[in-house]
Amino acid sequence: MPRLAANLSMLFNEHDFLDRFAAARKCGFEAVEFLFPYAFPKKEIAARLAGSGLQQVLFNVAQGDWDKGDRGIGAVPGREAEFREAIEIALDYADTLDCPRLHVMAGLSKDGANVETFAANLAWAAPLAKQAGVQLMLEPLNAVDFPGYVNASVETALWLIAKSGSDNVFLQYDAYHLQMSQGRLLQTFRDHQPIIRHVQIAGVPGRNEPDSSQEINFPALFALLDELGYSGWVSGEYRPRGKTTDGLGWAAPWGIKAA
Ligand SMILES: O=C(O)[C@@H](O)C(=O)CO
Ligand SMILES: [Mg+2]
Repeated sequence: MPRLAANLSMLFNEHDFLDRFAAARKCGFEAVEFLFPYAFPKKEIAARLAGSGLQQVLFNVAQGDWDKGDRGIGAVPGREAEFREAIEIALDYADTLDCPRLHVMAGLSKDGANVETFAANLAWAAPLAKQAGVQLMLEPLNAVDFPGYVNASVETALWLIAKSGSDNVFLQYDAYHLQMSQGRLLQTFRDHQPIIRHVQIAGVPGRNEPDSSQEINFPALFALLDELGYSGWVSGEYRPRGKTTDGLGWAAPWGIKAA
């Protein structure tokens, strides 16, 4: 049975960000993730988590300036100081939010982003995160939505994990991105399960609800997670077609309901 989390950057966006925590809990979620918390005081977010009885399971290290086209800075040469500062801020938020995982984004090749720079930055960040009890996550993102993104394949993520020289860098398995870029979802999970520490789901195409109207066989994926004893979180990271609560039917078997 998957342990379901809600991505609050995408779900419950009928509400202001800080009100999404209570909305998710009301529907039965016990855990949440989001992309970036930095526009909000960490203590305010911690209060919303505690007030709702929710666990924070993942968020992202700051990615640079989205409006100027940044999609992470971990692999961008010349921005190492900014990267280190972003890691320190993220670890500070993670401490307050009691969050055990941080996704580190790479950046785009048009900005010179490259795997060697990313590996060196990860080698610096991973021991620091480990000391703080936080795992660093690498998520391959598909080239349709993120053209030029440097960490675009499982093979690249595996190379980075090895090159980081640390046992504190893991794979974030986003079924949506993997289906968009390569397919072979079940075999990929089977092959790399020991280093997969977080799963995200959405339908393909459209990145909407992970239900039976789209092309991924989620029942088979969930069955595999059970078979292999995956004990991490599975987060709904999708764009609801309409109201979030109207599209929660896919999660009903696990106690999530419209409320
Ligand atoms: O899949 C995604 O888009 C996210 O998990 C992410 O961190 C990058 O936007
Ligand atoms: Mg994702």
